[in-house]
Amino acid sequence: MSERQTLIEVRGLCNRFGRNSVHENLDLDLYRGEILGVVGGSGTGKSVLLRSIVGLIRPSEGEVRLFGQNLLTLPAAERSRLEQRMGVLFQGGALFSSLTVRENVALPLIEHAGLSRKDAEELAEVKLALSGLAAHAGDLYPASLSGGMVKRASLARALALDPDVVFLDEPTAGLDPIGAADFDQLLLTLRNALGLTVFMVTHDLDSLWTACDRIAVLSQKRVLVADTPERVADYDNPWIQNYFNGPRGRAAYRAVNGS
Ligand SMILES: Nc1ncnc2c1ncn2[C@@H]1O[C@H](COP(=O)(O)OP(=O)(O)OP(=O)(O)O)[C@@H](O)[C@H]1O
Repeated sequence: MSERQTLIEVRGLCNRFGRNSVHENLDLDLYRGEILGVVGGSGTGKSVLLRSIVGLIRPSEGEVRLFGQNLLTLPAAERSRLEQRMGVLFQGGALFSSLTVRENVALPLIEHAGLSRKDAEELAEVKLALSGLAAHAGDLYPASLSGGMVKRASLARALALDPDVVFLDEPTAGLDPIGAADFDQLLLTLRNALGLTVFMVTHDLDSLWTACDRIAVLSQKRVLVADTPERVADYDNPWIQNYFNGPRGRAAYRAVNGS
């Protein structure tokens, strides 16, 4: 791990909404090729952290450097180039309901890569297959997809522009255990085959043990610890001990690692 390359550096991040201080002096690194799980109690600011990193929230203080650059200080054209190196899967998918799945995935290719509609839709088919969707799914509208299909279609859209890093906000929430396990395997395949880097907000203990190289725990407005799953599970903190070594945490550990 000594050769690891930092893709994203978060330093001294503060996010405040009125009197509500969500992050104070938060530091975090994301390394190339890793799957990082971000966990924490409800309302600890996991989604706000994700949104700060991808530039959707301007931090009250501190800095986020993506590939060595601060998105918020770049001229528009450079900012857009940098944004294209990131794909985002939002909670709920955020697909356009009036477009088919294929059109949803093709849209960034037309808008940002300048492809013709025909080429974009052909490439969209490749991304849909990569995300594990059956060929006919491209013709469907989001309203007729199952929860698992929505996640896969959203992942296909996040992968449309061949990003270096994808941000996933609770990708397995609402999936049945088999669907969630399939999604974890898909992430591992994409990381291993394409060298994708993954930042994943999750509450899913199985995903944490199966897919994540490191886990960052948000608590007390900062990253309390960011380390391998085993080291985090051993960390001396009541919330962490309750989360990882409570009945659900132990069951998830045993399911993945054996007892
Ligand atoms: N745009 C906003 N304006 C004001 N407050 C906000 C805004 N976005 C988030 N917050 C507040 O920031 C805090 C953290 O929210 P966030 O959604 O990041 O939590 P979370 O850790 O992702 O929670 P959960 O696990 O429940 O999804 C909450 O108190 C929320 O109300």
